[in-house]
Amino acid sequence: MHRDGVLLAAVTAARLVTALVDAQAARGTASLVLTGGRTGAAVLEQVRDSPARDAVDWSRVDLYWGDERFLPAGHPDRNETQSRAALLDHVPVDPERVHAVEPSDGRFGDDPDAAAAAYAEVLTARGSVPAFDVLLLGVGEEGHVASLFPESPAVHEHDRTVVAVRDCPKPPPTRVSLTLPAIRHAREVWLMTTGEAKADAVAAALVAANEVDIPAAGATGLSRTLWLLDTAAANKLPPA
Ligand SMILES: O=C1O[C@H](COP(=O)(O)O)[C@@H](O)[C@H](O)[C@H]1O
Repeated sequence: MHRDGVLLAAVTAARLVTALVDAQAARGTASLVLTGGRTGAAVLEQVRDSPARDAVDWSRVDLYWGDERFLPAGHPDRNETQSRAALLDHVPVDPERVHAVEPSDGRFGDDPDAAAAAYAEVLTARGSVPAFDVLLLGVGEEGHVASLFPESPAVHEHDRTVVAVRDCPKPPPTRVSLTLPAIRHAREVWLMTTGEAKADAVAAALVAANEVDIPAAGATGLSRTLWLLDTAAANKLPPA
């Protein structure tokens, strides 16, 4: 647990650089699933501003998003737009390895189900859903991760890896999201959040809740599930 959000973002950025370097040393390439939200953007900005970022061969990183707000290309609220501004426009990524969700004015027009199905095909382009090296997630005040909101149809999805999500309680109402089964393909899942408003959700996810009530409770990695918190977000956890 870290003093505040700035320190948390800096520490997470340092961990991320190390994880990507280690993955490339072990397998030649690295795969990273990005998240939207304030903490996700703050971490990417810290990577951008760190001299250590040049230890990563960005041309050999496959980039995905855990969820996307279903909006026109370049819309400032798209997670892709924010990730590009925070980091991807500043490092030499290979455009062929940047796997964004289709926008609402893209190939499938205003059809989020088609965009979700296409993204599922992107994930399985090499046979099966990749064992992502690191999958980043923010956590919402009510415990959502990616665009999986409590008690929504998407959180009950057991078969599909990507779904369209409608009527979201947080704007915009229409999104595309990886499901919990897809998230659980990652080697490492890192849940990052800050601030007192997240403390109830964090405590519920870590102590008692099921994934339908608190989707963050179901976001686990194959080899590691890492919670990265500041003291305010952690302040309702029971004593260790
Ligand atoms: O809308 C979203 O919100 C969550 C959490 O965002 P935060 O600003 O509270 O950290 C984020 O993880 C998700 O990707 C995004 O689409």
